[in-house]
Amino acid sequence: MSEKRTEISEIGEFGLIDHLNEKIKIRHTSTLKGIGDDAAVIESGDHVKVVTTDLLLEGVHFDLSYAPLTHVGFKAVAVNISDVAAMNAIPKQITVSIALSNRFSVEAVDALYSGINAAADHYGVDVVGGDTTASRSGLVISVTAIGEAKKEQIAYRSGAKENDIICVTGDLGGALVGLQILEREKQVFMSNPDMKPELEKYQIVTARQLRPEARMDIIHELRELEVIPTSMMDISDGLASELFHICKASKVGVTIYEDKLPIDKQTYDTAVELGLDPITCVLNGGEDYELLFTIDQKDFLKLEKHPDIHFIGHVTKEEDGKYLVTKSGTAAQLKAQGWKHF
Ligand SMILES: Nc1ncnc2c1ncn2[C@@H]1O[C@H](COP(=O)(O)OP(=O)(O)OP(=O)(O)O)[C@@H](O)[C@H]1O
Ligand SMILES: Cc1ncc(C[n+]2csc(CCOP(=O)(O)O)c2C)c(N)n1
Ligand SMILES: [Mg+2]
Repeated sequence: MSEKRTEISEIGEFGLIDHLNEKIKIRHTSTLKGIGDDAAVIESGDHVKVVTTDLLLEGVHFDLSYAPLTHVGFKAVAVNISDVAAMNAIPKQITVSIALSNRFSVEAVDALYSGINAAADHYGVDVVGGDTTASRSGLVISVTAIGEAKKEQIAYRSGAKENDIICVTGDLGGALVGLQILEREKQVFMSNPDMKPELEKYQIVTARQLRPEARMDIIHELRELEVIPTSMMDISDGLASELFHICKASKVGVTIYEDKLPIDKQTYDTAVELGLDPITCVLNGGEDYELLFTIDQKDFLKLEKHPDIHFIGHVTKEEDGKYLVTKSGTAAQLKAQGWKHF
């Protein structure tokens, strides 16, 4: 009899994480939150520390034929800072681990680190360690970020309540559309190396893909306005998929409105040019690294006039389900069709 073999694709990335978590035991009362949020939360004196790690692999997360190494370095840091922001914490330190094949020179590693150091400067964090090894399969970068907050400031995925308002920062879909443009220009170049890529027209969307920004500005503004989100996470896999995580963790439902979804004009026009539905890009495009959060209605007036926070819907009872109200007024069931690793 052959042993049972289950393909990872049968349970998916999140199914696999849940499966692993079943056998993981928490031993310390200082571990306030383990697996299941954007970062772990650890008690540390009168504050808490948050700890998060994200891995970037050549061929999966970036393609060096169009992503400059300095941008890859910046992005590796920014995506981790984004997870610290998603806990409503302030980042303080990072560690950086790299695996390099013999294709990389000292100058190439310097280029990567110019981006890492620029991001450390930009987000005000110290690079305090890491690891360096050989790789047999291209460049691998793993960053761990550590942040701080007061215990009561931490925003978990699990705190959304019925009637809370659902907020999204910035605009969505740009990183996916930018990726499609970069891939298109790569194909054109590969079929005819004399062709120069035409990228000037697409600078906003390609920048969204190559050099994303973590929304620490919003975290500082929320503190000034004395607003603590009832729940929060960052948008790395796509808005719809992230809403499903908030619903599952908070045991709630959501209703969002198509006409409230934020999309940039260049993202919209480029999506149409590529034959993509702009709303699908907003709902399912990954890597925008904007913040998705919920607020109590009492805090609405404090944020109402903010130019970069959009109110896209409200939290409902779990049994009311997850719905998108289209421009024509019909309620369609929301589907989580974000980025899939498996
Ligand atoms: N292999 C693993 N072992 C233990 N915990 C894991 C593992 N992979 C992920 N996790 C944990 O599972 C939770 C969800 O991880 P996930 O990567 O989806 O979140 P995220 O970091 O917000 O997303 P992204 O990687 O897109 O930024 C986190 O708490 C994370 O630390
Ligand atoms: C070359 C190349 N191919 C595909 C993509 C798209 N992509 C990769 S990972 C991811 C989601 C977040 O991943 P994670 O959850 O691991 O942080 C997305 C949308 C890309 N950026 N570059
Ligand atoms: Mg996250």
